[in-house]
Amino acid sequence: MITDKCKLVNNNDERGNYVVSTNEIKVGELLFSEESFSSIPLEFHNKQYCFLCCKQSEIIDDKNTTTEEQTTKTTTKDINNKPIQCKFGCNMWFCSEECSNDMTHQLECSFITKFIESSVKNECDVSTCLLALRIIIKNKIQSEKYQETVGKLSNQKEKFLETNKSFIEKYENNFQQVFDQLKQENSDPSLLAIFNKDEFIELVCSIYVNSFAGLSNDFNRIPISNGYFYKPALLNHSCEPNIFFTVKDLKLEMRACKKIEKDQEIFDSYVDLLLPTIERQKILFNSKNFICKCLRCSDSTEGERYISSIYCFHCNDGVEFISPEVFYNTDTKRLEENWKCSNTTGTCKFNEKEQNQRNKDNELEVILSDIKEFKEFINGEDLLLSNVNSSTADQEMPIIENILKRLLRYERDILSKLNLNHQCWLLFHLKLSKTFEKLSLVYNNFDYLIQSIQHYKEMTRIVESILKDSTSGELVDCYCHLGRINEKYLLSLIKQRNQFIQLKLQNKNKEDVDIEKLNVDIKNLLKFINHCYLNSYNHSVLVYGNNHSKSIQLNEMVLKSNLKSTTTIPNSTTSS
Ligand SMILES: C[S@@+](CC[C@H](N)C(=O)[O-])C[C@H]1O[C@@H](n2cnc3c(N)ncnc32)[C@H](O)[C@@H]1O
Repeated sequence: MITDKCKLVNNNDERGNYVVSTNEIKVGELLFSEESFSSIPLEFHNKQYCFLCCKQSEIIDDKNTTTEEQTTKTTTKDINNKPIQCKFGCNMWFCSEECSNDMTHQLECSFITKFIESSVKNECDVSTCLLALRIIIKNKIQSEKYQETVGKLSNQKEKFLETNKSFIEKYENNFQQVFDQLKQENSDPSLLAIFNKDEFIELVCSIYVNSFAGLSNDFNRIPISNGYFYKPALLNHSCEPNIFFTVKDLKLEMRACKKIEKDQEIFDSYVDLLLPTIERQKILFNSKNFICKCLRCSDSTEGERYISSIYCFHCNDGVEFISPEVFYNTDTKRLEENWKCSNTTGTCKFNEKEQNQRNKDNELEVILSDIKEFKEFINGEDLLLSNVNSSTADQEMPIIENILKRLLRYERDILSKLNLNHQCWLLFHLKLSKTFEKLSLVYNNFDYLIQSIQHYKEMTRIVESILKDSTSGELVDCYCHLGRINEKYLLSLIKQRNQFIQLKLQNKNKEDVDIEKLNVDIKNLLKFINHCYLNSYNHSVLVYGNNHSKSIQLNEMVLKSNLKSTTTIPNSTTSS
C-alpha cells in the first residue's frame, strides 16, 4: 500500500511498476500529499524564490506598480519575509534565516557557481544539475529517508544509454570539468569525496524522468521549480489522466480529476495536454524514454479532439478530415505521422493513394509547411506586445496593426483549412485575445475589449473540448480570465450608462439611448461573469482543494459578482 487509497503493482513489462486504486475515488478527492526530498527553483538568481524551499515571496518593486498577477500572489506573511542573501559565497536568495543556514546548502554552496557556469557551457540543464547536487548531499545527511523513498525509484540510466547516449556523455563531461577544476583549486578533499560521477549521472537520468514542475501560484502558471518526490513518481503516464497534480513550495498534491473505479490504474500526465499527439509523443520519447499507447495517442483524431486535423482537400465537403496517426519508425528511429482521411465510403481520392504517397502528398506538404510558419510567427511576437504602453503606443501601433493584418491573413489562408479545434486555432485565439486586451487597455477602447472576449471564449471552448470530461487547472485559469475580461467590459458599460444618465438629466442627450436595455445588458453581463467565476471556483476546489489560495480568492470573486447578493447594479466607482 502506498496510501489508504492506492497500492503499487510490481510489473516487468516496458511500462514498469504502476499504481492502482484500492477503492472507488471521487473527483476532487486527495490521493497524495508529499513533501519533496529536494527541490530547486528554476529562476535561481531571482530573489522572489527561496533557493532552498522554492517559496515565492512578494517583491514590492521600486515603481510601486501592481499588476493583476502580482496582486493575486500577495499574502501578508510573504510581505513580512524579506529575502536574505547567502552569506557563504554563492549569492543565492532565501526566504528566511532558517533556509539560508540550512546544512545542505552550506555543503553545496561552494559548488554552485561552478556547476552553473559549466552546465551553461556544456548545454546541460542547470536546474537538473543543481538538483542532482543537492540530492547527493541530502542523501548523506538523511540517508535513511533517502533509502526508504526516492532511493527506491527504478534506475533510468540504462534506458538513456540505449536511446540517447550523447545525453549521458554531455552530463559526464560537465561533472568531470567541475571536479577537475575544484581539485586544481585544492578544494576540501573530504567535501569532494561526497560526490561520484555514476551517482550524479543516475540522478540526472532519474530527475529527467521522475521530477515534477511546480507552477507559479498566479493565473499564468509558469514553471518555477523542479522537485524530486517518491510516491508521485511511481505513477505512469496517460494523455487522458485521472489525476491532476499541483506543487506549492515543496509540497505536491494529487487529486482525482475523474472518477476512478476500484482497481483501476492511476495515471498522471507528464506533458501539456493541450499539445497535439506528435508533440506530446516527442517530449515523452526524448525525455521519458517511452512511446505512449493511450487511447488518445492511438487514435488519429485524438479521441475526436481533432487538434491536428485538416479539412480533406479531396472530399472538400467540410465534413471529412485528414488526420495523422503517430508511430515509431524502427528504420529511421524517429516518430513519424501517417495521414489518412476520415471518409470511409471509399470515395476519397486521398485515401486511394498508398500510405507513402499520402504522406508525401503535395497539397498536404504545403499545408504542413504553412502551419509550421504560422506557429513560428505566433511564438515570435510576445515580447513586442508586452512592451506596449500608452506612451509608446503611437510608435508601436503600426507594428501591431501589421501583426493583426498578418494574423487575419493567416486566418484566411491557413486556419480556414483546419479543424476548429486545431492547435493553430487555439494559439490564434489566445494571441488575438491578448493583443486586443492590450489594445483596449492602451486606447481605452470598447470594441477591442469585445473582440478580446470573443477570442478568449472560443479559446476556452477549444480547451474544454480537449480536456473533455476531465477537470483541470487550465479550466480554472480559462474561466477566471474570461470573468476578468468581462468584468473590464462591465465597468465600461456601467460608465457609458452613467454618462447617458448624466446627459439625460442635463437634457443634453441628443441620442435616443435605451437606458433600460443597457441595464438589462449590464445585468446579463454580471450573470455571465458570475457564471465564469463559479465555473473557475468549482474546478479550483476539485483540482487544488478548498483551502488553496486560488479557491479562496475565486470564492470571493463569486460572491462579489453574485446578483442576488448585489441589491443594486454596481456603479462604476464601487464595483471592481
Ligand atoms: C515516473 S516513472 C513511472 C513508474 C515506472 N513505471 C517505474 O516502474 O518506475 C516513468 C517511467 O515509467 C514508464 N512509463 C510511464 N508511463 C508509461 C506509459 N504510458 N507507457 C510506457 N511506459 C511508461 C517509462 O519508462 C517512464 O520513463
